[in-house]
Amino acid sequence: MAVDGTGRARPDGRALAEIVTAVHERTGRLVMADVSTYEEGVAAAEAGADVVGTTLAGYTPYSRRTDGPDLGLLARLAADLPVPVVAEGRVHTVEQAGAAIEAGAYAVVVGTAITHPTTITRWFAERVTSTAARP
Ligand SMILES: CC(=O)N[C@H](C=O)[C@@H](O)[C@H](O)[C@H](O)COP(=O)(O)O
Repeated sequence: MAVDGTGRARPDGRALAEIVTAVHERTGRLVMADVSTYEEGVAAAEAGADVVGTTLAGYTPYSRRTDGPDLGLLARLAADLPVPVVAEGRVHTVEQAGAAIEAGAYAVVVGTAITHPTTITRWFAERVTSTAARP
């Protein structure tokens, strides 16, 4: 089960460790903590998350938003955490997916690039239009 693993306050005020324990006890499922920074990843692993995902990198006001996946963040987390790290968020090309694995990702989640035809169409249209406009 994927949960928000950022340091932001939860609506119910509970700590991440409480959520992780509750999911484990009630469902026996693994918990993936979606984080946005290195510090959140470390804290999520300490809180008992079974997997850490870079899902929210660039989606919190205080995290860096890279063009594609944040490979620097991914590499640091993969090197330091005792749990698998999943690359998720803005993986739009096969090259980015490969780079994520090279950076140490246990697995790669691809969303928009395989599920959202209108966005994919816009990527193609923008590239074609901007290239055609070059002198
Ligand atoms: C930030 C957030 O809420 N991301 C969500 C995660 O559950 C999804 O909307 C994304 O599609 C998913 O993470 C995959 O990312 P991308 O669609 O960029 O490949």
